Amino acid sequence: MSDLKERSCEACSPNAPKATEEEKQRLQKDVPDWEIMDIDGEEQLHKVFKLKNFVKALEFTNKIGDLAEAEDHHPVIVLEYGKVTVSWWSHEIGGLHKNDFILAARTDAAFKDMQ
Ligand SMILES: C[C@H](O)[C@H](O)[C@H]1CNC2=NC(N)=NC(=O)C2=N1
Repeated sequence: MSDLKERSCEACSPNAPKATEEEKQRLQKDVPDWEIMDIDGEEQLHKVFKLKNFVKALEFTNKIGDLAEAEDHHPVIVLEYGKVTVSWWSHEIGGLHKNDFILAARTDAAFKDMQ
């Protein structure tokens, strides 16, 4: 399995290409726990993370915030007691770009670092 989280993100501009069906199938193999959901006609990568308590969930949320800011690519993060729900997609193109799979892989790595 390739190490998706090590690959660099491309800037997501309105002209950036959406991931093709073939690309999505291939990239999702590296982030198999992420579900592709259609929200109002736009595909998003979606995953729920369970943590020990609110403080741990907040710590994880901040780690995701740091990696989002570093890439200028931002997810929706829902923080609850012991639970963080993350959705990655590319607003500019209204769907999934390769970046979103890369950021999903980095989110998984940040979670693993906390275990
Ligand atoms: C100007 C700035 O780079 C853009 O608006 C960025 C900010 N963060 C973003 N985050 C995500 N997920 N998708 C975008 O299209 C996006 N665009």
